[in-house]
Amino acid sequence: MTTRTRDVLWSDVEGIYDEILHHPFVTGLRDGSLPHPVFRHYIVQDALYLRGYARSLAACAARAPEVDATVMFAEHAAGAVAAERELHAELLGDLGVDPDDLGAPAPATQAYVSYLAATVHAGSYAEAVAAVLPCYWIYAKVGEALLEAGSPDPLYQRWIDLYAGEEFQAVVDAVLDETDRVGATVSDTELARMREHFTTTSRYEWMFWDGAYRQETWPV
Ligand SMILES: Cc1ncc(CO)c(N)n1
Repeated sequence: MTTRTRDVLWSDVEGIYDEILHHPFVTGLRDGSLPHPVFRHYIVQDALYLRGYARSLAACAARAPEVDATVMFAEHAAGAVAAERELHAELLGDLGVDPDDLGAPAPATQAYVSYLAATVHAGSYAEAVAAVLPCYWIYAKVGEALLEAGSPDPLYQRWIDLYAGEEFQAVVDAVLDETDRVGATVSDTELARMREHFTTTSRYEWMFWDGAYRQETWPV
């Protein structure tokens, strides 16, 4: 039996995923103990993140060798902007933030978005896919894990429903299929690069939650 690329990639980040599930930001979403100002910081940063993420997905679309993958990533790029506009505008309103005045990206946001942009433009298409995959896959997994228990806070439950929803899970499945397809064509060297990018952006997923939890701003 041939090993799927998704399984190779995931085996590298099981420890990181475990740290994410046990991070106080994520456990706080689940038990409702997460303070609203912390969630507000996160949603503002995520709105800023989604703009950069959309640009990286559009680059994946442009670089895909098969037109089906171009369509898929282009739709996801548009979807990321739509998510930012609709859901975030809604949640931001409830949290008392003006969506037209989000301020500047915090360190983790800037670092994550910059790494994605650098990789999708300077790496191969396979590397680009591996770099963007944790954004999809980790959110789908976290959404699923949180859905089991649910949150007592309706605001957090809305967030959980978005990422645990069937629509988002179907999007993630399509990207996992593309990952396996492209992963089956790469050399050992390129697979090693895919694994590095996948691990790095999985770390950025942890750092994004951690930065939000600490409401991190630029030290100088
Ligand atoms: C930081 C981050 N990663 C992934 C997603 C899911 O698209 C998101 N909204 N934010």
